[in-house]
Amino acid sequence: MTQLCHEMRSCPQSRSQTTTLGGVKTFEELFAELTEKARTRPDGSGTVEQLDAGVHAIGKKVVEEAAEVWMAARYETNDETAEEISQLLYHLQVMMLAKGISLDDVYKYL
Ligand SMILES: N=c1c2ncn([C@@H]3O[C@H](COP(=O)(O)OP(=O)(O)OP(=O)(O)O)[C@@H](O)[C@H]3O)c2ncn1[C@@H]1O[C@H](COP(=O)(O)O)[C@@H](O)[C@H]1O
Repeated sequence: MTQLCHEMRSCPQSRSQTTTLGGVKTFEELFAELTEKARTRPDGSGTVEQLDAGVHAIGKKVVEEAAEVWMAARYETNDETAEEISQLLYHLQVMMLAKGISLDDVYKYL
């Protein structure tokens, strides 16, 4: 659904609602979950820990995960590469939260 909406551009679900792909978490659902973690700050949340570490530390994780995507794409399987991409997307979302950047702030440039 997200991909389809993305291609259609006009689908409202891709901007303001969460979608479920057969039980698989979508980009929008993860962002909503992380936003809630940042608001409620539950014990044991790695996201809260990273937000507390700050933009510099989060930036290092973004670069690290990007490099892992590159290496996985070069030397590992597509499934391993997809996992690394998921981790990069997670850390990009943490950076967005740290900076107060919304999904729409990013989507307007896509
Ligand atoms: N999708 C993710 C996710 N992807 C990556 N990561 C983090 O990024 C790290 C990436 O793994 P690596 O093996 O590359 O890193 P590592 O060097 O072993 O890990 P570090 O020692 O650097 O943390 C993981 O260990 C996680 O800490 C994630 N952490 C959380 N989520 C999801 O975010 C949501 C909120 O999580 P919490 O805030 O922890 O509750 C949950 O739905 C989680 O599934």
